[in-house]
Amino acid sequence: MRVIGLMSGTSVDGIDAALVDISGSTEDLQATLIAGATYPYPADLRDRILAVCGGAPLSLAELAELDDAIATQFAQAALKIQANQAPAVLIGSHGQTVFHRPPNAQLGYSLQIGRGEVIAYQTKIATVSNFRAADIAIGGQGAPLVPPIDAALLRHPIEHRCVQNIGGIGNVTYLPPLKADLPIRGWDTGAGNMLIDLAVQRFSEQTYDRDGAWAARGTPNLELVDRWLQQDFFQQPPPKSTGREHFGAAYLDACLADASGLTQADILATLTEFTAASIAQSYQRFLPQLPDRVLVCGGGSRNTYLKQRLQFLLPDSIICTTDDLGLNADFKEAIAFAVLAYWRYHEIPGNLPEVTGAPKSVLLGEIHHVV
Ligand SMILES: Nc1ncnc2c1ncn2[C@@H]1O[C@H](COP(=O)(O)OP(=O)(O)OP(=O)(O)O)[C@@H](O)[C@H]1O
Ligand SMILES: CC(=O)N[C@H]1[C@@H]2OC[C@@H](O2)[C@@H](O)[C@@H]1O[C@H](C)C(=O)O
Repeated sequence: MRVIGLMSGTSVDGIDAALVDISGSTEDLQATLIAGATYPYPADLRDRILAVCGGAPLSLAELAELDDAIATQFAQAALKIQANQAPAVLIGSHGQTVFHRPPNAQLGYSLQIGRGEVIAYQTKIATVSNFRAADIAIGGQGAPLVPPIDAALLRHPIEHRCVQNIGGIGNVTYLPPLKADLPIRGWDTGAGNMLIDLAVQRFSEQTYDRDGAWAARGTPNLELVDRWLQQDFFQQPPPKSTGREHFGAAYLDACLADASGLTQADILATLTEFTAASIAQSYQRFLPQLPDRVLVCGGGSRNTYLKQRLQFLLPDSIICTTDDLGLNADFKEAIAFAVLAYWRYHEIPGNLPEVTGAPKSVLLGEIHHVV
């Protein structure tokens, strides 16, 4: 079955679209990427999204307008990725997260906008959207949702593996060997590229630290990294999830205040070390054993310096990318939302309770048929 997966993550850099050929169900799942492309948001739309994510007030009328501006961009991305291809029968659209509050004393709340009804109408393709809501309604985190897809596609007979996404936020899937009697685990590890990107934007006209070259010229301040890692989020055992609400501009301000007196290169090296150490330390704390192999994906998989620091902190693990195993590191999340839509269509539950903390597996997403 041909399915289009659409995803825009916490970096808000644009829409990843993946046209995927999917068969099987869970353990025998096959997902082959036919085409993948990223369609950047128009600059003014990106600015509006980032303002909302940063807590700027928005009237309901403005929210409605933003919702449909995003839905239109997503619909166009779907139409472009399947131009000159055999048509897809289904779209799985994650939408754009603009607010994420993990459950605490109350239920969580997570808002992804770019409504699926509009995408279905504009593309004439049935669309599944709003994937996080059902898990959250029964008490789960609603995130991360990708671990069951990682499990279906990347589990190994004898290796302990971690699949580490490094997007704006980092998140891990731990995959015990197939025959081991151990649960799959997964959680958000903290900031991925988010603080590095924000700092680069403060210091320059650039938007990110390409290949980590700027950070590589500095020296990390390990005392600061250790101090930041004492914070509650890193102590808290999984299930856990986070977002720009926690690791956004105000968080960077606090880091910069701590780091006053350091050079810009040293600050970037320290923020990069913080990301690498938050990942490594969470494995040491929360996994039954350290992974034999870490499969990195997301934009951070292109940051050579970050990967070197991760290798330094996890000397006994092989650090590589999902590309090395034939699963595209840039489009893995978009592929995952194509699979989640396919599972919803075939009425296969999508969440892993041991990851999200939900009390049971449920169908994820709402199907919007073509009318
Ligand atoms: N060559 C590169 N060198 C360093 N960093 C890079 C490179 N290419 C991409 N990145 C980083 O990857 C980020 C985008 O990553 P990605 O698209 O995986 O994030 P996202 O999907 O929006 O986030 P999330 O997974 O949290 O939802 C960029 O903002 C940048 O920081
Ligand atoms: C609320 C939200 O959009 N969360 C994202 C974010 O980006 C990375 C991390 O935080 C992860 O938990 C999640 O996305 C991926 C796709 C997931 O659900 O697995």
